[in-house]
Amino acid sequence: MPNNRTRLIAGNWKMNETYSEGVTLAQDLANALSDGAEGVEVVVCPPFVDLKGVASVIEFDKAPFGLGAQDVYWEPKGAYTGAISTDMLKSVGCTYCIIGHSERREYFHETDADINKKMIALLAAGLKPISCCGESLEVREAGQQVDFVVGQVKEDLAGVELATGDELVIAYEPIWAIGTGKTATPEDAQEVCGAIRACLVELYGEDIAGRVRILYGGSAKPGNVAGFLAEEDVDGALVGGASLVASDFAAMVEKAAE
Ligand SMILES: O=C(CO)COP(=O)(O)O
Repeated sequence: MPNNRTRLIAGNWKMNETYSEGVTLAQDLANALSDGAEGVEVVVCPPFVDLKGVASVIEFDKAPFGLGAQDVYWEPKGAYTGAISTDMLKSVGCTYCIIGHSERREYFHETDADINKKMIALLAAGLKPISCCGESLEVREAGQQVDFVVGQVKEDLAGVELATGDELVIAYEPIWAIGTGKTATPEDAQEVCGAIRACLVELYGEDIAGRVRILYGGSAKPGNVAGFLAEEDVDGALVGGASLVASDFAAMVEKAAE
């Protein structure tokens, strides 16, 4: 079934690239994308300290460009040492923010209740969450991936109102496929992304659910991204390792434009 969702290719740089390295990578990416990417939204999510530098060098002529952070804290300001607020992200040009990445859940003990607070704070500030979900290998081997991921999505969206659906992106990233070189098959991705969409229909109705972008993430590369994008409920990719190589990331954007 055709849909009107604009494809989105987002790069999660994770904890890579110093300020000067980040500016160089952003410049390389801008050069690599100077000829194309029409109709695809491209979002780059560098570490906090690189955000301003990246924003100062990227000018996309043909593709709408979004700058995203990799995390946020839900309180507006105050004595929260090390934390970054929504206003701070907006002040350096962010329009997107990743929340709930499995690495933050694992290494920083983030819970779905935390992610829900971040989601509410971002939406209230007019920033678009890229909200991550995904199952471990253990859950996948038990065949419980759909129930597990839909459960995460429901908790992350508890009490959240959406105006149109355009303001939310959900990234399905099976943990066992992140940075391992093991990818889910396009059918695996569709099974879970389709279930996420069905959950959104239940929560928000067809119109809003039909506008939320759902991305696949986990060892996505130029050679496999087209297979994921061909699936009905996969609207783009959240890219880790391959987003650190400008030519690879640009190649993925080009595939999404085809
Ligand atoms: O975690 C990811 C993006 O957020 C995926 O990382 P890789 O593309 O390196 O597997």
